[in-house]
Amino acid sequence: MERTLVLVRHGQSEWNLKNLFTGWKDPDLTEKGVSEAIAAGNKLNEMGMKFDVAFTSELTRAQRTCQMILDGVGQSDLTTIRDLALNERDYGDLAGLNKDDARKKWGEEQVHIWRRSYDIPPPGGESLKDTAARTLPYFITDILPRVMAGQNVLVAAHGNSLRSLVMVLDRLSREEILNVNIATGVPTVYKLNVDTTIASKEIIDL
Ligand SMILES: O=C(O)[C@H](O)COP(=O)(O)O
Repeated sequence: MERTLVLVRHGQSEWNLKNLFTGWKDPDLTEKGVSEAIAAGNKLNEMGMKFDVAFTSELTRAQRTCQMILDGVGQSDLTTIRDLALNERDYGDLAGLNKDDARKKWGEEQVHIWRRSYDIPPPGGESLKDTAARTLPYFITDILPRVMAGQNVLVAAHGNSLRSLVMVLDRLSREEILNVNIATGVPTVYKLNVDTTIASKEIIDL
């Protein structure tokens, strides 16, 4: 039995382009972001991928990416479940600030810690640990059982909500997760073993 889980971060958003912290803010995709989502769908289609269900967040950029991928694989009407649990990490007071301006104000290292550390939250926002506290229970109760039952599952979400899942799927330490960045619009295809360990992981070259 194949247990296939495809994770994809939304395509480039308007605020990714402007280099702004986004979090729970809701900018749309740029043209490039749309192209990335279409390319991801086309590539998955070439691979013969068909999904049984799709999950996405409550944010437009992930929802549109999800829909464009489903369009690409010829499954525009597939059941798609939206949940806040998959939203991006809440960037708190940093939301809307330019990332380079933040580095000038607080220093490169502090900003990197806020962006990539496991348990240090940005001011007023969520750490990766806080993010995992909502993504993981949802993953375990709603997403993983479908994968383990042999369904092909698509999850279109966000850089940090996906990092929190990748940390657990890849059994990464809190030091190892510091260096994990998830590119926009690039699907990762996991095949899981019966004990939920990874049989294979492929980051799809677009
Ligand atoms: O919310 C954001 O700003 C981005 O989607 C992810 O940002 P990061 O790479 O700074 O964590």
